[in-house]
Amino acid sequence: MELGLVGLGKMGGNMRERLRRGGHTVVGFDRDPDISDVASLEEMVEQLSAPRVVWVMVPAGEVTHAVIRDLGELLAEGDIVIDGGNSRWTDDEQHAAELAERNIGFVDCGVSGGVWGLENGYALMAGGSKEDIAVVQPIFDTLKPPGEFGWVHAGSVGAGHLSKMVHNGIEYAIMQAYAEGYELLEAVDAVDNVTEVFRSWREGTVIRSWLLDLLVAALDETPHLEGIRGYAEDSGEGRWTVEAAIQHAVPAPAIAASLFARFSSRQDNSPSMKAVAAMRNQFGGHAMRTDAPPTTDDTHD
Ligand SMILES: NC(=O)C1=CN([C@@H]2O[C@H](COP(=O)(O)OP(=O)(O)OC[C@H]3O[C@@H](n4cnc5c(N)ncnc54)[C@H](O)[C@@H]3O)[C@@H](O)[C@H]2O)C=CC1
Ligand SMILES: O=C(CO)[C@H](O)[C@H](O)COP(=O)(O)O
Repeated sequence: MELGLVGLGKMGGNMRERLRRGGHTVVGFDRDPDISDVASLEEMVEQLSAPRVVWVMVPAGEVTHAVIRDLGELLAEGDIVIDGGNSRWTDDEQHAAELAERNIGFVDCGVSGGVWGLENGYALMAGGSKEDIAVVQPIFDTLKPPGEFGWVHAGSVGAGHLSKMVHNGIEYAIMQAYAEGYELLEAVDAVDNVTEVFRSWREGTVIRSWLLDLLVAALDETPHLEGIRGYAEDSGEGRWTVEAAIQHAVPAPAIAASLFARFSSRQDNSPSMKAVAAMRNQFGGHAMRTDAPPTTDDTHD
């Protein structure tokens, strides 16, 4: 089928390629003219025949709001917009309502698989009406992994992004556990080769997983993670997971701790630990270190 695809970065670019390999006609638009098929969103819409389906794969938040708003003005009754970015699930209702004013359908679709999706397929978690999902099903069938699993119609609008949000919260916690295990094995310094221990876990163990495979791949490239700064960004999903857990009084200590560990990673000299050191000094006369923290190069290389 025909598809308009907005956003041709790390995800959208590979999705365009996978869809074309699967026999679909994709008209891609990106604000970067070097990777775009067309010069404007208007031109992309003009090249599609009705009923048009447009997949949005741009950064979540303001950029996604703006693209969906613009599409609402360019598309017409019977067309469908799919938001495949990591949008906050609570934004979906508003996007669906804006488009519904012009009888344009909306599907939210959490996507997992990263840059590997081109070859392995993308796991898809969709929210929307049965009717809209049926129209876009051929696109899902090509993007999804070849096996039995890897795609779900999770529920009505919002359910896809809610599922992806929780997926990413779990992703944070799993990564944090592997990372702590890595640091501990390195610190104890009793195994000959930490990478080989992790590699051995890839088969047969209770903790084998794709994230473990990826950590081994990273350790193969840099056995002691040399040159990588111990600094981790986050792009929202972990925070929203913790906020939802608080809102629903669901205990989520592992996910919350893994989110806060990322915040800690961004501090060279922790203000809270300065306060702890100062209080220990006040009550117990315990010595405080007043030397400047090591430079970034000393710490991380
Ligand atoms: N990288 C990943 O592993 C995954 C990313 N996502 C989500 O997919 C979306 C895209 O992510 P990436 O491809 O990694 O980001 P990216 O930064 O590589 O690509 C985003 C693309 O959108 C384009 N763009 C930005 N504003 C635009 C506009 N107004 N009109 C047209 N194009 C515009 C940029 O030029 C860029 O090419 C995000 O919502 C992200 O959270 C979802 C699953 C996995
Ligand atoms: O959705 C993803 C993987 O499943 C993206 O890679 C996302 O960017 C990961 O989240 P964060 O940037 O917060 O680490």
